[in-house]
Amino acid sequence: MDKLVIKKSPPLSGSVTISGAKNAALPLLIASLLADSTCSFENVPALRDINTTLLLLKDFGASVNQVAKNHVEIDASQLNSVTASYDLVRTMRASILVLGPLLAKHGKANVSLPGGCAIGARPVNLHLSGLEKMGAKIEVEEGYIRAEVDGRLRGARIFMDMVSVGATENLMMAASLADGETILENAAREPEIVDLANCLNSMGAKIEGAGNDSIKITGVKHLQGCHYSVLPDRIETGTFLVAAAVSRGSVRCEHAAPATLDAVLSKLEQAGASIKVGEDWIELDMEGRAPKAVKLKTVPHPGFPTDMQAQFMTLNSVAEGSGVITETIFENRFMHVPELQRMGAHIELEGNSALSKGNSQLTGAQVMATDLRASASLVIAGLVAEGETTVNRIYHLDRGYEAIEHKLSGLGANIKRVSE
Ligand SMILES: CC(=O)N[C@H]1[C@@H](OP(=O)(O)OP(=O)(O)OC[C@H]2O[C@@H](n3ccc(=O)[nH]c3=O)[C@H](O)[C@@H]2O)O[C@H](CO)[C@@H](O)[C@@H]1O
Ligand SMILES: C=C(OP(=O)(O)O)C(=O)O
Repeated sequence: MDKLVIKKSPPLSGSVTISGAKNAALPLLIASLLADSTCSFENVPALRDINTTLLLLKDFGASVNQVAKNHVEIDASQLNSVTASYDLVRTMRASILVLGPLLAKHGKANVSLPGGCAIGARPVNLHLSGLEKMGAKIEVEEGYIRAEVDGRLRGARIFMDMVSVGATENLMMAASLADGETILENAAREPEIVDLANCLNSMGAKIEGAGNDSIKITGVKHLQGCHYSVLPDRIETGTFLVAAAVSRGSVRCEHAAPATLDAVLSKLEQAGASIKVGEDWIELDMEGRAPKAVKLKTVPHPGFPTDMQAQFMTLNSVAEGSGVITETIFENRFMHVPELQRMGAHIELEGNSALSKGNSQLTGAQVMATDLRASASLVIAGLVAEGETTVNRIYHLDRGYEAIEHKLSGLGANIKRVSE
């Protein structure tokens, strides 16, 4: 398995091009299941999760044409299977998003239950109860969700008692081809939801209010193909900005979407960064200063994203002063803390809060992470740790960061991939 070897590096400097967002691209590719003709997507990041999604679509019988590295065409108008097998689903939780589209278009779906994962239990009850409210009959047997509907799904008023990105996306896609009107209450407001709604509307859907907590979807009988460019990745952007801040450097992110990063940019300013933004770029400059520790709490958008929590844990570890990070979205998302402690970070865990004493001098070590953003936090730590850090099992990083070692090398980092 590949690993990344990182040596203490100079302050990051230069510019980096941001890829399309993993969390936008996954539901967009899956939305092609709803269309009667070819969907063409550009700015699709070259990631392991994207490959898994394309395999899943091919497994259903869709035809997939990789036009260029970041451009893919999908024709899912004719399928020969509606079963998403455990082998594919187990490596990517977003696979659950095929449930709504398959049920809405083909009246039937069998999707393996995604199972537990490193950051928490991640149940799918909201996806299932929402679809049941729309008329689906759902049973869970032998590890599979078996769902079917007599005729078409029916529009419904659905209140979700937790804010869920995935459930909002699944139900929005299902409702697009349902009979009548669906109202999703307490919907997630993430930019990726808005991107999905824009794409579905370009396919002929009637969705209003995406980006607010109440979304109205008027079902239509057919959706056609589309030509759509994926939103830039706000989490990848934030990761490079934090890496720059931790290294006391100066970095410009190109092809970014600054409006999706308000909460992250605000925390970086509190950490002492000087930030400038344009329409599609962000510049961060530490002017040689060490970052200051921040206090933050993860909450649904537009608040501070849980997917940036681990990276800020590294920032707080090396920053001046003490800081506190509270995780409220996932019950087990501090897996990076013991690894950072092994590198010399002074962090204490108290329930769902992590208190950092700051000013830690990190030293290189062999580390390993069991989730994507945890791995990113260790890569950032490796940039400023004395000596050499080896981040093992980078399978997770490859799920969510396109060519991370090349992008970081371009900013002056001393990092290389070693294949075994
Ligand atoms: C592919 C993708 O877009 N992944 C993102 C998505 O994951 P995902 O869509 O899986 O996350 P959710 O927003 O659904 O999860 C939020 C919380 O709701 C809970 N929950 C969710 C569904 C459900 O049926 N029941 C339930 O209790 C979860 O366990 C979690 O505690 O949003 C998360 C929260 O911003 C991000 O960290 C992930 O990067
Ligand atoms: C948790 C994440 O992704 P996923 O929902 O795909 O596991 C993430 O992107 O940080």
